[in-house]
Order: sequence, then C-alpha cells, then structure tokens
Amino acid sequence: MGEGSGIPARLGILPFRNKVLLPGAIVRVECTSASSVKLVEQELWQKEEKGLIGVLPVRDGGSGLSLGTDSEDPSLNASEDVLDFPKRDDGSEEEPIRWHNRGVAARALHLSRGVEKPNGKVTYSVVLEGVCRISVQKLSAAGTYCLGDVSHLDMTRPDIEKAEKDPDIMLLSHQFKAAALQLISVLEKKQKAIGRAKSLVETVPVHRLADIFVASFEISFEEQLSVLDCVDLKARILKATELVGRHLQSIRVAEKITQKVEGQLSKSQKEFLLRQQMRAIRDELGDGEDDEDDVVALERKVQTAGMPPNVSKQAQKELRRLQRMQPQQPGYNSSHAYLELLADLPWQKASEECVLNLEVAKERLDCEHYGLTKVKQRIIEYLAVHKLKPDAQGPVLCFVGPPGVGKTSLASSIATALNRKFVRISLGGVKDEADIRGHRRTYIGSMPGRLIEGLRRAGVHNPVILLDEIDKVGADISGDPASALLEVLDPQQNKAFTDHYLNVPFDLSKVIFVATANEAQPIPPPLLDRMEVIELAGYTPEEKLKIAMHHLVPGVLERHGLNSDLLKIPKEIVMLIIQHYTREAGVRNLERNLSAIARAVAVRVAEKEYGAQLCNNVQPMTSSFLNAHCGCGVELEMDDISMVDRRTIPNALKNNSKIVLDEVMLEKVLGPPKFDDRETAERVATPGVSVGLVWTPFGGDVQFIEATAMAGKGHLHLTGQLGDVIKESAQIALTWVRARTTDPIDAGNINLLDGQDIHIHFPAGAVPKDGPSAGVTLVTSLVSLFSRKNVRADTAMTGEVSLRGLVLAVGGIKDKVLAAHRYGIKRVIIPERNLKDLVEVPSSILVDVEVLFAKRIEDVLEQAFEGGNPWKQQSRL
Ligand SMILES: Nc1ncnc2c1ncn2[C@@H]1O[C@H](COP(=O)(O)OP(=O)(O)OP(=O)(O)O)[C@@H](O)[C@H]1O
Repeated sequence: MGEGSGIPARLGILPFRNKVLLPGAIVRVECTSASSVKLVEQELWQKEEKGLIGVLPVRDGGSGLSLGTDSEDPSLNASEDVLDFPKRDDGSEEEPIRWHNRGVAARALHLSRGVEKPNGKVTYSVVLEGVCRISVQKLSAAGTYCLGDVSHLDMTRPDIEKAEKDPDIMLLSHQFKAAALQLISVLEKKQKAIGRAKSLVETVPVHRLADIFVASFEISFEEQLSVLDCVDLKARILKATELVGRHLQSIRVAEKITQKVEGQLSKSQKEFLLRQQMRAIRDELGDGEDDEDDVVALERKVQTAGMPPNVSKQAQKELRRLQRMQPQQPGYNSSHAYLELLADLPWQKASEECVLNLEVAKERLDCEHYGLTKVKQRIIEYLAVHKLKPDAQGPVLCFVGPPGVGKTSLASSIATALNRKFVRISLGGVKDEADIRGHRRTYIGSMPGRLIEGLRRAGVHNPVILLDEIDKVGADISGDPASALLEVLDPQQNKAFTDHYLNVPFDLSKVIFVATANEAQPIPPPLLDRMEVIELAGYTPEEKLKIAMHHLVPGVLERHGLNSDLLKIPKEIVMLIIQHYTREAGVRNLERNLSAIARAVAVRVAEKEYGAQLCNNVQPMTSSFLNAHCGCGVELEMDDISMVDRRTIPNALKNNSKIVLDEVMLEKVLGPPKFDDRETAERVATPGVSVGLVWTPFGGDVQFIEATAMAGKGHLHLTGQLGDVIKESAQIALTWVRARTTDPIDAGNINLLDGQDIHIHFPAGAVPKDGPSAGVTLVTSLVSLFSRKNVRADTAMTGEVSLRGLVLAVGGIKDKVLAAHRYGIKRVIIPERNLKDLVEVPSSILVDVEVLFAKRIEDVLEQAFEGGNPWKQQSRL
C-alpha cells in the first residue's frame, strides 16, 4: 500500500459534527463526552505507540441532505454518538446523526489528560493530523464509541508518481500553485501570520498541498465535504484551485469595500478634525461665532426657501463649498451672496390675490387719476380678462406719453387693484445685456440682473413689474438688452428665464409686466410687437388745474406735514403756476413747484410753532417790571404756566394763522414768472424767424427757426441740435424757395439768393429734433427773411413741405396744439390732412386756439403773415 499502507482495517471512529478533517490538516480536539473520552482512552492513550483513529464527518439528520457520494448504507445509521467537537450548544444532542461514509484516518500528534473532576470524570485534549482518506464500510459499537471497518481511499505512491507526470495534472498543479502564491502574497500584504506557507507551496507535493490549503480557509461544510470526496487527483486540484481563486476574490472584494469605507471615514473624520480646529482658532480670535451662526442661518434659510429640486441641489452644492471655506478666503463672500440670493428669491411665495371687484377697481382708478378715460377703460378691460382667466397670457401694456402724465402711477394702480406687489425697474440708459440677465459668476463683482433683483425685492413671484422707460434701452458692444427683454416678455420663454448670475431657471410666467415709454419709435420692433401701446397725451391747463386741486395739492400738503387748515392754495394761483412757471405736457414740474411752496410754508409754520411754544412757556415780562421787583430784593413769584401740547399748536394757529397763498408769496417762493406769452412776439420781432410746432418725447413743443443771409457762395449752414432728417428738410425748404426765386421773369426782384450763404439756426433750448416735420416752418422763415416781413407773433405752424409745394400731414397734432396753447399762441396752421386729428384736441383748447388748415405752402404763407403772402406780388409764390 502506498501512503496509507499502515492503516488498519478497523479504526475507532471519532465523529466530527458539521466539520471535516482533511489529510495534512491539524486540529486540536477537546474530548469531554463519555464516548469520545472512552475512544481516546482505548484507542490512543493506552496504546504505547501513537495510534490512529478514523474521523468521520456527521451532520444533523434533519437537514435531509444526502451525505457522501456513495449510496447510503442503512447500517451506517445504526449508531449514534455524543459529540464533543465541535461543541453542541443548542442542546439538540438527541437529534439523529447521519454519518458520512468517507472520512480521514488521523494520527494523534499530541495527547494530554485533563485533571480528574470530583465526580470522577476525565477529559482529553488531542492534537490530530489527517493522514489519508478512508472509506467506512461498516460501523459497529464498541462500548460507548464506534468502530468502523475502513479501507484506504487515496492514490497509491506509484499512482501518484504516474499522475504527477501527466501533462494535464502538471498544468493544473502549476495553475493551482500560482493561485496559491497569489493568495499568499495578498495575505502577506495584510500582514497575516502566514508562516511557512511559501515554502510549503514549493516543497509539499501538490496532492497534499491541495488538501492543506483548502483546510486553512473558512469554507462551508458542503465544500469541505466535496473536497474530501475528491479522491481523484485531477478533480481535487481543480476544486482546490477554484476554492483558492474564490477566496482570493472574496479577500479582494472585502479589501475594496474596506478601503472605500475607510476612505470615507477618514475623509469625514479629517473634515471633522479640521472643523474642530477651525472653531477653536476662531474662538481664540473671538470672531468665530458670527460666521458659524451665519452659515447655519443660511443653511436653514436655504432649506426653507421652497426651491424646486434642481435649484435645491445646486444650493446644497454651493452650501457644502461655503462650509469648507474660511471667511477670509477669496470666493467666500461671493458664494455667500449667491446663496443669500437663492434663499431670498420667492420660489413659492405669491401675493394672495383678492377677488377682483371691477367696480371697486374702477372707483379706485377714478379716485387716483383724473381724466384719462380711455386709458382707464383699457385697464378695466385688462383686469376683466385677468379676472375671468387669471393665467391668460394677455399683451404687455405699454403706456407711452410725455413725462409726468401718470404712466407710472397708473401701473401702480393696476398692482393695487390686483392686490399684488409693485416693482419698478428703471431701464433708462441700460446698454448692457448683463443689466437684464446678470453677470456670470466668474466675473468679479458679478450681480444678478435687474429682474431677479426686483423679484427678490418684491418677495413674491407674482408681482406687477413696471419696465420703466423701455424706450431708453440702448445697445452697445456689451450686448443688446432688448433681446434679453424679448425673452422676459415672451410667455413661451419666460417660464424658465435664466439669469446668468443665478444660473438656474426662474419662472417669470406669473409676473404681470407693464411698460412705460416716452415714445414708441425707439422701441425695437420685435419688442414693440409683444406690447400693446396705450398713448397718453399731455394735459390741458384746465386738466392740470383739476389734477393739482384734487391730487397734487392734498398729496404735497400731506408729504410736508401740512393740511388745508394751515395752507390754502387757491385755484387762481395754481393756474398762475401752470401758466407762468411750467411749460410741460405733464404735471411733474407743477408738482415740484407746489412742493417748493409747501416747503416754504412749512418753515413758516414751524417758526410760528416755535414762537408759540416760547410764548406759552415764558411769561412775557417787561424789563421795568423785572427791575422793579428784583431791585428791591423781593423774591419773584412766577405763575405756573402749563406747557402747550405740540399737537394743539396748529389749532391754536388755526383761526388767525392760516396761510393763503397769494401772488406776492408765490413770487417770493418761486421767483418772477418764468414764462409769459410775450416770448413769441419778442422772438419773431425780426424777419427770418418763424414759429414751428414739433413733437418730442416730452410732448408737443414750440420750435423757433431763425434764418439769416450773408455774402457767400450760396451755401447752407445749419446749427442747433439737429438730426439728419431735419437737415434734409432744411435743404428741401431752401431748394423750394430757390426754385421760386430764380424765375427768369422775376429774376430782377429776387436775386437775393445769388452769392449768398444762408444760415438756419435752431436756437438753444430747442429740443433734439430728428423728425421729418419743420419743413413748412423752414420755408416760412426763409420767405420772411427774403421778404423782410415778420411772421405773425400769434401764429405757429406745423407740417412737412414737398418739393412741389404740398403741405404734408404730420403726427402728434394734439400735443402740438397743446404746446401752442402753453406758449399763448392763438393761431395754429396745420396740414389739411390732419383735420381728423382735431377730434382729440379738447374743446377748451380750441376755444383759445384758432386752427387753420393748409394744403399748399402758399396757404401757410397767406395765413402766417399779416396782410397775406408777402411775395405774392413779387414772385410766383
Ligand atoms: N391724471 C392724473 N391724475 C392724478 N394724478 C396724476 C395724473 N397724471 C399724473 N399724475 C401725478 O403726477 C405725478 C407724476 O406722474 P407719474 O410719475 O406717473 O408720471 P410718468 O408719466 O410715469 O412720468 P415719467 O415718464 O417721467 O416716468 C404723480 O404724482 C401722479 O400721481
């Protein structure tokens, strides 16, 4: 027999519960049960030579698993043993035990007997080494333990030698050894005690090495059994390679997981440590608490801001960044400011809209604004649509008109009617797209755009936002703000408006936008296309008077701590202010003048108040009285005078101190009248001056045109604030006049233009002018110059002239007539085609201003000069 040739045919059997001893493996067994003690005593202790026993794996019968590869022999179940290894700790000793029919013959390497207990029991500790595989054919009882009829199972030495030369086995054993070495190196890295493992691999023959290696792993009972059952060498090496590989794999996976966990742990631990240190340093410096609280407060704010998930994610990311930073670190402040903005923005908050009552809204509009019937009607329509369909994407209302006509206050009234917050964003002079859309955060000093800033101020996401002076938006190399506004006003796009600074979309669709402009023409067409233009013209003096008496005066008095008991401003005086201190389309300057008066009166009232206090606190005494009493050493007795309550002063002054504003006081406060009707007469006193009516963003205005001639080469000189169009207009006017003054027939009379330079000046104060009008006025001025006849001082004109002498229609007739009225001009010549526009002019104005019509320039000249066209007789004009 080969390796196991010394195995006897019968061996005492030691059962191993749910455990396998493999050949080459060494185990220590504590024998405490009666059967195992008996077995050890009989088979090992009492024998002189170290004996052999059989070790058979057993498992609890309840599992129902088939044990062993051979068919089960009923006789194998005949005996039952009480196990002492491994110990049964579940108290199920009585359960049936099923023996495996293959086991290992084991040699006792060491035996020791425990101290005898008082009850006479002894125990043994045995170190066993597996020798070879055995097969158990039969079990029989020998007292309390079992004896088994066994036969040797492993290969014989010649078989092994032969097998070792088999190329397959050689290859397999090579693979196995490689895997084993790999495992050893992994274990080495983990600094596990691997002892002689490496030399074992090199020296021990592979058929033993497979068993030894497998025995050193913690593998399941089934796997141990399967190795035990691998009698065939090839199968055993394969199995062992598989198990070594698996073990290696599991170690690596475990290592990876550990590394990951350790990495995370150490990172957070490191962070924690650093934080602690940071806090300690800050405490030491005495400036820590605020910052800490600040970040914590910010975190709380971010959490309660109601951000949508994507925004919240971004905020959390930024917050983590901020938490890792020192307040002194660059970027801390910008990160903090960014998070503040994110937390402040009204992602969820909205103004509670009250049920809209159109009657109330109408009353409110009427109460806050005088006149403006059509505009108010349109606003009511807008509100009605909003009431029926709150999410309707109606047009953006754009109020267009001169300054001070109530555009802003109308927009604010819309917000009041809807019970929404009102935000005014001034777009005047905005040239950079970043003003609307914000700067990217990469820029130093970057800020959000005005819209996002406005929403932050509003604190709700559904305010009424007034885009004030939308016509003043410009464009330069920094981009075109108008195109950004296009996105803002487009209901399709503004749902996800992205400010560059914010870098996350914000929904603007709930915002109601209203715009204002002084003129519609500069607004880029695509932007204008998204808006509904509502024009507001200037006011007549009567309208201004009513606005002043009902709205401006009460407001001004209130703002200056006055009331109508202290200051009375009569109608007539207000009218004087309108006529002689203002010359505007709106009421802004009127309000300013009224404020100046109120301030002056406030000073007087305050002085009186102080005087009254003095009077009431100090008993007035004459010096003779004082001298008389003090001089003779008599103690002075004073009456106890009660203090006058400050609030009673106005009442005290009520009857005798009411200030009524009169002309004298008006002049004292506002100075001498700034405007009077004589201005026109004075200016047209010399030939060559005519009075035109023009339309400007400030409403209608009067434009004086002065022409003069001098020796030269027939050139035309133009001065004043002029645009290209009016330059053309001047050229046309001159050509028209020249064409009619160089008539060969009349040449003798009108050779004035030959060898003369003409200088036309649009005097200072003239409004920047680039419209196509003023042609008629230019011709009249030239005719006045050449005929040396003055234009009528009470007459102003408007209209464009064609080369063929036709007077062409112009716009803004209402504003122009109003402007003429402001200047005290009594006659206005307008193109015949503008007749229809007169319906807009209030009749109160038409009572004062006579409107004349002209079809051809001859009609204008006929009406503009006293006694008709001055060149009628001299030329073909
Ligand atoms: N019809 C009116 N009734 C009552 N008050 C008016 C009326 N029109 C203007 N006002 C008052 O005149 C002042 C100026 O008006 P507002 O600021 O609305 O003018 P605006 O047209 O917006 O001017 P700007 O173009 O300069 O912004 C405000 O106090 C406003 O209440």
